[in-house]
Amino acid sequence: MDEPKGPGISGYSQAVQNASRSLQHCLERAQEVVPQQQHQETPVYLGATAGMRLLSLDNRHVAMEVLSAVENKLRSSPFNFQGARIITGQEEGAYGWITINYLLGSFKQSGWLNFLPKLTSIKETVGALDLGGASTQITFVPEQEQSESQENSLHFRLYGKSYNVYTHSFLCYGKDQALRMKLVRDLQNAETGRLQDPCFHTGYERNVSIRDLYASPCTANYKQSLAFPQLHVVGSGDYQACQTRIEELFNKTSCPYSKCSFNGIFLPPLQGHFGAFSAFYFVMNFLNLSAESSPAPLNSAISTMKNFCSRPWSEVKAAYPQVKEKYLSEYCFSGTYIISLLKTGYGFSLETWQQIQFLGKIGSSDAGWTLGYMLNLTNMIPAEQSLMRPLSHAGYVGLMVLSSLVLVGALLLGWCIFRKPRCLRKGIV
Ligand SMILES: O=P(O)(O)OP(=O)(O)OP(=O)(O)OC[C@H]1O[C@@H](n2cnc3c(O)ncnc32)[C@H](O)[C@@H]1O
Repeated sequence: MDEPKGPGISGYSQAVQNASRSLQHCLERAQEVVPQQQHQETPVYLGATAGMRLLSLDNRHVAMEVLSAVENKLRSSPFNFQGARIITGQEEGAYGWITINYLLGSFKQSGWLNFLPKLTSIKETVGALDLGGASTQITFVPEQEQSESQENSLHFRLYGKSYNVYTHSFLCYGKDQALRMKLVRDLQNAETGRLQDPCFHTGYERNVSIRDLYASPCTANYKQSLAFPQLHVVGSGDYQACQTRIEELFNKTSCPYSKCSFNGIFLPPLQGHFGAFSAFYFVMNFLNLSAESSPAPLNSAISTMKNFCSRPWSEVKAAYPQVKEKYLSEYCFSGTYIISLLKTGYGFSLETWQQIQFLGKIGSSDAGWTLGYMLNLTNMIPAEQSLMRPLSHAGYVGLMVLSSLVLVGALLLGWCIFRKPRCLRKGIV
């Protein structure tokens, strides 16, 4: 892994080169998948998320440099490039919600049911929980239509139905930045460069550059001058202690609204089912806690985590030789973080936890914000529901039979009128 070199411009040129290389790889893959004759007419949009929002906060100039390098690359591709931009946290939340509800068919069905109000089994939309490396989003339709906080409120009109949606994006609460914030807090009480960390397995050790740790807007406020350039992290594998440290990241002391999640952010009462994707899924799937038919109850998720965190690193490493070491070493932290975020951060209870479904794909499509972004930019979701719905097969057959009967009746009538005037006299009409 490249050693990050801090916020200096030269330090970021490596990041620009890396971004450029991964983009090249994506483009090559897209050229294989999309038939050549459709390359020119295939629109390409690029949306950058929280990693770039953070970079932009830290150094706007460098963030723009990265974007323009990416733009140049896309412009020279055979596709119809439509533009690259950094999307806001609110957009990221909204597009994730649109994606999963589009794929689950929630919009169309509720729109259609508007015309059949007597049907009681109206399918509601599903809330979206997205966990990235740098930010996390929660988006759902609350029971109360009127929101206490306008900045968390979005209005959509899709397929003829209006939706008042709550959304919030917590910058710095993606799993990678959350780990940094935890380490920096732990460091505040450290007297030496050695830190015992319950969120890593016993026997696991890692060196973290102090400069890198503070080189993020998420940790910059905690910056202090330390006598050591490196932090030597030593795992002690203890779920309970890890959870206690993680929970310090959620400030629940003040709330200017009737209800908050954490850090004074408004959160209406949780409502309905939720789909949890991206890192929520990657981590819970690894831990076997994401079974789609019956997701593990909160209590068993906690016991799984207790057991997993307490396993020695040597054993974990031997059991999963195919898993990237960076991910494997952090599953104890990440799983504990997910439970704390959902339980302490958002207030999911033993009961409401059961309403969460961890989703990697819906059908063959990835659950995530990207499809929603594309659907929006290509105007593929109409605001109004077409009143003329295509007929079902049974409706079509019925209509054909009816028109045939009308036709036969009309012919009979014509025959009576013009050829057999007696019919009329006998009152056949
Ligand atoms: O910028 P933000 O909005 O935060 O989102 P992201 O681009 O980092 O979000 P992704 O959905 O790409 O990835 C989410 C995180 O999950 C990590 N990740 C990807 N695959 C994983 C796996 O198999 N196991 C564990 N973590 C994984 C990845 O490194 C990120 O930190």
